[in-house]
Amino acid sequence: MIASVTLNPAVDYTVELSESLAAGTVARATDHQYDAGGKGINVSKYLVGLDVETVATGVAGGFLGQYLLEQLSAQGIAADFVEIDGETRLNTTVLEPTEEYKINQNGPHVPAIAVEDLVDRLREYDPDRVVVAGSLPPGCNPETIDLLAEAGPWETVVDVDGATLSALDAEYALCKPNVDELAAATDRRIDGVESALEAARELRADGFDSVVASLGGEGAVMVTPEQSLHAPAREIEVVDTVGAGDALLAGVLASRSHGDSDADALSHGIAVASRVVSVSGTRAPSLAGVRDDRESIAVSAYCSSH
Ligand SMILES: O=P(O)(O)OC[C@@]1(O)O[C@H](CO)[C@@H](O)[C@@H]1O
Repeated sequence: MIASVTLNPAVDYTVELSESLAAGTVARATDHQYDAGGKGINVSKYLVGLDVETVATGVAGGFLGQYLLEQLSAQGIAADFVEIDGETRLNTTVLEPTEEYKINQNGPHVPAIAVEDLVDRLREYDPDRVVVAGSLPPGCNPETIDLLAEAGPWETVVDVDGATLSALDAEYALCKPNVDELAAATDRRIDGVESALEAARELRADGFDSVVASLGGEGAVMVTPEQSLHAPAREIEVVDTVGAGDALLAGVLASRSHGDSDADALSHGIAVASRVVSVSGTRAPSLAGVRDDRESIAVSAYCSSH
């Protein structure tokens, strides 16, 4: 089973406008929705759709924390969150006809005692893998993630920002930076697949057994001890990109837990991400038949000197 950890969850508020925002005028929304979000929670939501046993854990508080837990329960997503005094954040996505804006709050302070409680709960689930994903709220730091990684016999996967990635000291099974996080973690300029692969190889040497990096419109790369792979993005109509990286990660992890090859895991990740970007917000789309979508994704293998 895969346990996700979201130290800084959010209610994702997605609002759609039929015209671009203009200063001094009132924008009228044509649609809106609220989703239980935060990167680890999203990974668990998508894993459920992929029939992988998972529990979403983390810390939550206040009326938004309560709403988030109710949403997860209504969607049949197993969740176990430590309650804190602070208020879980509201993150906003504004979808204009041609642009997408994202505003994320910092989140509430998380006391050390809440992290200790979380570790105890994680141990009770005895997961094979723990996925720690999303930003660090006030009160947490990279050592918090190292602590979670070293608290049990599980493999740990991380999806955190570039500076946090560079500061981690424990051993990790996999990390999933986006292109900016990969550039920040390696201090390299990334302008295409080959430079992304080079950077991912460098990051591997820093304590990450595998690196999966999302490259937006250029798809994703995966570097493992055995190989370096690239899969292109699918050509589909994108509604919004929020949750795409979480979906890529969920797809890769689900495929790996079924014993698939690295190439199949990468194309599965791309296929799941394509489904997620074709719906608004971070709700889980139908993932029925998503394994078949892999057929149209040609994965290329690169040799390390390439
Ligand atoms: O502020 P963070 O923790 O980096 O990211 C949080 C977030 O933007 O990530 C998810 C999409 O990946 C959303 O559900 C959520 O609002």
